[in-house]
Amino acid sequence: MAHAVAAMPDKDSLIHSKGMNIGIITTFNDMLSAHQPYEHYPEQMKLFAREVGATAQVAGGAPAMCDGVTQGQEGMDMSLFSRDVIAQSTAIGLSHGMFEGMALLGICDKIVPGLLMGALRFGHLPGMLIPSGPMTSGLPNKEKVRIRQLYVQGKIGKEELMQAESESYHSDGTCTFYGTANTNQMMAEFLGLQMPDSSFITVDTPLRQAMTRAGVHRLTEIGFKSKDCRPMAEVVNEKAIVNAIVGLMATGGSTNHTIHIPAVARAAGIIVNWEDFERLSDAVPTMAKIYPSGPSDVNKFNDVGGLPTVIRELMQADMLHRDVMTVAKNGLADYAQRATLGADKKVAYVPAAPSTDPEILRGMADPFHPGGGIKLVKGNLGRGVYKSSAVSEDRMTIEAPVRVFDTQHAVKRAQQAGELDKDVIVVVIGQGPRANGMPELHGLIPSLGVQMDRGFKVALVTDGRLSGASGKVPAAVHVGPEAQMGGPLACLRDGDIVRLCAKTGQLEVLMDAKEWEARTPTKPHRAPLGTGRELFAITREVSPPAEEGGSAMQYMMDREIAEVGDDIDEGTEV
Ligand SMILES: O=C(O)C(=O)C[C@H](O)[C@H](O)COP(=O)(O)O
Repeated sequence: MAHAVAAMPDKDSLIHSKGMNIGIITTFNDMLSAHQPYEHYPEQMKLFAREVGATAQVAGGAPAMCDGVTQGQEGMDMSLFSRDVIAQSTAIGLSHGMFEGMALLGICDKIVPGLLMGALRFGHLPGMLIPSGPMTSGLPNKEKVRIRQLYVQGKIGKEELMQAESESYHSDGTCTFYGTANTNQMMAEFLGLQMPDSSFITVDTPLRQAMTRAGVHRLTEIGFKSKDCRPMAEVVNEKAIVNAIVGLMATGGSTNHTIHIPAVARAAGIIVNWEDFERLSDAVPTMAKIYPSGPSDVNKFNDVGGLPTVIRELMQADMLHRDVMTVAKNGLADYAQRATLGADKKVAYVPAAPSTDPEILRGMADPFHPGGGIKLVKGNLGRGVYKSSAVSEDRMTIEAPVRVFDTQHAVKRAQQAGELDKDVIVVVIGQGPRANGMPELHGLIPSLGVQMDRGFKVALVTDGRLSGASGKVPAAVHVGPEAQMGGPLACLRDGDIVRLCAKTGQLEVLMDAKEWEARTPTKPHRAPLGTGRELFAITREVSPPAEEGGSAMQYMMDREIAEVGDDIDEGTEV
C-alpha cells in the first residue's frame, strides 16, 4: 500500500480514506482528436472523487490508434490486434489490487472494446466508461466524400483535398460520423456502462465537464465496498448484450460491432454469433439515418433526440430488456432521459421527447425500414456482414462478374487504368485476421463510389473489414472462412458471376455445383511485414474468425480456462 501511494501528493487521503479508490485507465494521446481531451481528465477526476470522500489514481495507460490516420497504410494491419494489446494493458494496470472501481477513458474504434475486454477480467469491480464527446460539425460528411471523389478522378489537387479534410477534422473531439467510435458510445449506453445520455455532448462544454463529474460521483456510489455495489460482470449479462445488438440494429451502426460485440460478450463469458445478429435484425426496425447511412452527423442526430429518444421508443415497444443492472440508478429506464445542465451547474435529467426530425430519427410507428441496419449474407461463398442501412434500395441486389484482387492498392490501380469501367463485383482476398490482421479497406470507397456514380453496378466482397464510415457501396465484409484458411473466396476466378443480395441474404457464386466443388483455393499473396507488423506473428497465427470476435488473446484464454478453470486462487484475498 505504501509503495503504491508513495508518489501521490494526497497519499494521506489515499491511506486513510474510507471511500473507494478509483483506478483510471487512460488512453490519452494527442494524436487522436477524440483522445486528446483526456489529457487533463485524471487531474479533474481526482478532484471530483475527493469531493465525495473518494480517491482516484491512474492505474495505467493503453495505446489508442486511429483507423482514419492509418487507413490504407501499413499501420492498419495492426489495428484490430491493438484491441488485444489494449485489453492486456488494461488488465496490467488493474492488476495492482489497489482499486474498488474502474474508470475507463477511451472512445475510438478498438479502444472501447479493448478496455472492456480487459476490465471484464476484473468483473468483480464496478466500472464505467467516461467519454469526452464529439467535436462540433465541420464540413458536412457528404461534401467531404464529394471532394475525395474529385481528387480520385484527378479533378482537384492535394491542396484542395487537404483544405476539405481540415475543415472536416477541425478540432479536438470525436469525429462526427456514425462510425465505429460513435457506435461504441451507443453500445456503452445500451450496455448500461456509461452515464445516461453522455455519448454525444460536445467536447469541452460545461455540460461535458458536469457529466464527467457526475460519472465520478456515481462510480463512488456503486463501488466494490458500497451497499449498492454494481460489478461490471453483473452489468454485462446476456440481456445487456442483446440490448447492445438491438441498439446496433436500430441505429444502423458500424459493421465493426459484429466483431466487437461478440468479443466483449466473450470477455463476459457469453457467446453470440451472427445468427443472433440476424434474428435480431429481422425483429428490430431501423430508426435512424446517420452518416454514412444518411447525410446528418451525430450532432444533428443528438439535436433531434439522440440515443435517449431511440431507447425511449424501443422500451415503449418492449424491444429492450429492462430487467438489467446498469451503472445508472434505475436501470435502463434512466437511459431514456435527456441530460441538461441545471442551474446548479450539475447534470439534470428530463424525460426524452419524440424525434423532432423524421429525416434523421423516427419512432417505432414509421421506421425507415422494418428490419435492422445490418444483415447477414451467406451462401456458397461463406458468411459475411452487410450494412444495408447505408445502401440505396435499387442497389441491394447486385449480380455481376467478379475481379479478384489480393491488395486494395491493386484495386485502385485497376480503377485508374479504366479496368473497372463495367458492372463488377470487386473481390479482395487475403484480408482476414490470419492473413494480414484484417485491415479496414475504407480507402477503396472513393474509387468504387466513382464507378457507381458513373452508372455501373458495383459491389465489394472481402474477408477484410470496412470502416464504420463506409457506406453507399454494397459490400459483404468479414466473409469467412477467410481466403488464407482456404475459404471459398479463394476459389473465385475473374469473370465468375456472383450474386450479392441484402434482401434475401444471398452471397453466392452462380455456377454448376460440381464445377464449383472441383475448384481449388489459391493462396492469397501474404502481406509484407515490417514497421511493427512482424511483432504480431503470434496473433496472426491463432486469430479466430471475425464471427467469434477475432481475438487471438481470447481464443487462447478460452482454451486455457477450459483446461485449468478460472477460479480465484485459494487464499487470495480480494
Ligand atoms: O469508424 C470507423 O470504423 C473508422 O475507421 C473511422 C475512420 O476514421 C474512417 O476511416 C475515416 O472516415 P472518413 O474520414 O469519413 O473516410
